[in-house]
Amino acid sequence: MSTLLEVRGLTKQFVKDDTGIVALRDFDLQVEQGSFVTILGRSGCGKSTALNLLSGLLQPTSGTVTYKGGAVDGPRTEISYLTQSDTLMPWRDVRRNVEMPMEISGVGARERRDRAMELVERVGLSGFEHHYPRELSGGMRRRVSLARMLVGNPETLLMDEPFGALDAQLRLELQTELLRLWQDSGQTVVFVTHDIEEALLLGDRVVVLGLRGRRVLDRGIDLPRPRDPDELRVEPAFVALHRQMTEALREGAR
Ligand SMILES: Nc1ncnc2c1ncn2[C@@H]1O[C@H](COP(=O)(O)OP(=O)(O)OP(=O)(O)O)[C@@H](O)[C@H]1O
Repeated sequence: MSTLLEVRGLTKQFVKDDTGIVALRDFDLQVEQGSFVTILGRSGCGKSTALNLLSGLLQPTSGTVTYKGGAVDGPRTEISYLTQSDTLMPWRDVRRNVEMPMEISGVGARERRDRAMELVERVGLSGFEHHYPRELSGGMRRRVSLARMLVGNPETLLMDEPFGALDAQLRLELQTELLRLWQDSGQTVVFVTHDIEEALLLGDRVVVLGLRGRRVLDRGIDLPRPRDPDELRVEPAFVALHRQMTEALREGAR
């Protein structure tokens, strides 16, 4: 596998009321093409900042981000980013929000509609196609954003806690759906979460971040796929990994 995304010495300092806040310090990461990397860390450790930098939305104070060997100095069409904040268009209904990436890439109206409807169904929102974002719950809006991301079939997906606001059952359904869509797609995913079980269920590799993005642990997850959470929870290998991640998160807080 070849390296698709490479981050070297990434540092981001924000200035607030004349005081510098280092959100990320000297962060290194290599992401192989076609892999699913989960970044696990507690609230405030710099995960969103890292993704903002990876996506090109934010410029680093120092360090570099390269994608296929070229510098990332702004958003790129091959990289789709699902941010924590809601970026749905309030004046468009669900279907037309999901159609957006296809409109930009010039897909015809009929195909756009069919593909949008398929994705709306996959995220469990059939019957809500003509609802506007203000008529949906927070979790439903997240699912529309997810459908909009997936419909564009991006080469690389950056996802910032996409399932955090969902109830447990729905989260499980969407995690399974995401894995199903990812498997054999060749897509590369960088997925941020604070949930150990989610990180282990999804990732080929888990990177645990401590304060200011310090890399506390970076290891491959060789649990066989497909991974069934109910079976996984009682697997000795999973239990051992879970314990290691818990310890790494604790270490990262020091
Ligand atoms: N625009 C900003 N201006 C000032 N400080 C910021 C800004 N963005 C982030 N920070 C600070 O940087 C640190 C890391 O924030 P970040 O949002 O990256 O963390 P996170 O790990 O994604 O947290 P969470 O899991 O709660 O979303 C925090 O201390 C935060 O207050």
